[in-house]
Amino acid sequence: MKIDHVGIVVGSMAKAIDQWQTYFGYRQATEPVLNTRQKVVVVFLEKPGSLPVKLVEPTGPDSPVAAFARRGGGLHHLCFLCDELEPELDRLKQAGARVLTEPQPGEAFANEKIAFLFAGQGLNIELIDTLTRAGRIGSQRPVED
Ligand SMILES: C[C@@H](C(=O)O)C(=O)SCCNC(=O)CCNC(=O)[C@H](O)C(C)(C)COP(=O)(O)OP(=O)(O)OC[C@H]1O[C@@H](n2cnc3c(N)ncnc32)[C@H](O)[C@@H]1OP(=O)(O)O
Repeated sequence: MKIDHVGIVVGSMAKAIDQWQTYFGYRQATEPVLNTRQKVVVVFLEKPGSLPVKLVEPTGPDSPVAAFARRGGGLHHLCFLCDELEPELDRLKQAGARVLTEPQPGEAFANEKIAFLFAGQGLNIELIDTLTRAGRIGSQRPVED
């Protein structure tokens, strides 16, 4: 597995984009994408040689990240790419990780298969199935319902 990005929950997307640009020199790599299943809007930020950052803004109070945003937001998850999601998830379960969301096609961008799990040390981990990966993050498109 390889680290793909870090997910940051934000209360205001516009403000967060501006701050990451001003403070750390990250540029906006994707337009805001609405994910109606996850009830979030997502923007990827990039900086050459640095880990990509995914800003995640809740669309309303029923979003899985709404409470997190209300508490001020911040570091929410670390995302790994893996070759095949289900076997990897089985291995992690056997090893003691607690799976939050089981993989379903179409949960993330461009029908990527993803899962979330708690991995100890307060870590919330997202896994993306490489085979379903959309490719370059700049090519991501909205999820169809
Ligand atoms: C679009 C997409 C993409 O990749 O393309 C995305 O980014 S999707 C991004 C949006 N979707 C997701 O993040 C889906 C998975 N995430 C979630 O469900 C949520 O954001 C949580 C991670 C659970 C955090 O939500 P919230 O702040 O409301 O939780 P909470 O503090 O009330 O905690 C709920 C339960 O989870 C536990 N809990 C929370 N964070 C934990 C952590 N890091 N490690 C271990 N346990 C943890 C709490 O102790 C509690 O357990 P007890 O209940 O036992 O007391």
